[in-house]
Amino acid sequence: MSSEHIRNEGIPYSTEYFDHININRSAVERRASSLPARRTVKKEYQAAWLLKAVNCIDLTTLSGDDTAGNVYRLCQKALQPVRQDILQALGFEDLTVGAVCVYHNMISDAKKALGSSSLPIAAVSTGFPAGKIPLEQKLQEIKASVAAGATEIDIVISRELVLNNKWEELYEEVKACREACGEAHMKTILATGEIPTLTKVAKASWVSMMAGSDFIKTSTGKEAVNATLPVSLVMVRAIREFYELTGVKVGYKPAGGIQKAKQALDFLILIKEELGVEWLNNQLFRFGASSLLGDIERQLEHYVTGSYSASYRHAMA
Ligand SMILES: O=C[C@H](O)COP(=O)(O)O
Repeated sequence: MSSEHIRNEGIPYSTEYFDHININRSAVERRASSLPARRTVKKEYQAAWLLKAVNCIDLTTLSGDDTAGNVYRLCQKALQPVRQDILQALGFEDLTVGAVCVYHNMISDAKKALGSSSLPIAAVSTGFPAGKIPLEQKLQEIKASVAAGATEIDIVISRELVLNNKWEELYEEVKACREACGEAHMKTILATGEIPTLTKVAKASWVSMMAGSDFIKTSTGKEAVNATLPVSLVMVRAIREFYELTGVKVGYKPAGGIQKAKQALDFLILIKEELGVEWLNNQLFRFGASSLLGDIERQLEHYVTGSYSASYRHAMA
């Protein structure tokens, strides 16, 4: 994220903004299921949309067996996510992903691998993925990642605060994390697969934005249910309402389980329909994905050459 991007400074805590929220799940599901069907992207625009999707990926590796070697390969892929001949055939010169996303321990390897490039490094933090560590430790972890070179911090919220309607405590927790981030942009992961109702998803979105999150993000990729369109619809509508109230644009990051180009297009259509094209850039929209790029590259190759290559040729990410 470039430094000229306007941060969300947050607003004082008040229940008046979210107390009344009551989401009708079936209406949301109906609207979400109508989106991809009604608004298919025309074939001639598909390649451009897919390139846009690539530019919005937080190319992620979050595995226990991450090594300097696979982080190096991830970073090379992040700097040149689409083969040069395919890019040129589509009339593009340079294209990178939005950022790389790694565990704290891998930040220095990512930094080395990215060299002089300004591609942002995002670090997952605050006891990712479960968040079951004391707040003080969470804040130390954030500060350590910023000191190590992460310019984006993906925090997880304490789900029990949502489950027990402890909204003010959630606000204070997220606000403290935001302060610990300093200049680093903060993405707040709600872990929506562990939040039982869409009403609570909407309220958690509001509280996270009120506390100063620069992005709200669905999932860690480790919950049983990750990014879905209905949850996204609820979260982006909260973003829209927060913008109408404050004039501040908060970003959106669906993450987890997004592996196919077609899914990526569905999310882009949702953003265009609900927030408008001004949100369709990597300052305000990211995909959290470890294995989406391969399918997008395959689809782009098909667009250019008319035939598909074997998926192992696009093995990384
Ligand atoms: O934030 C990113 C997610 O952890 C990636 O999840 P994924 O491995 O299902 O793509």
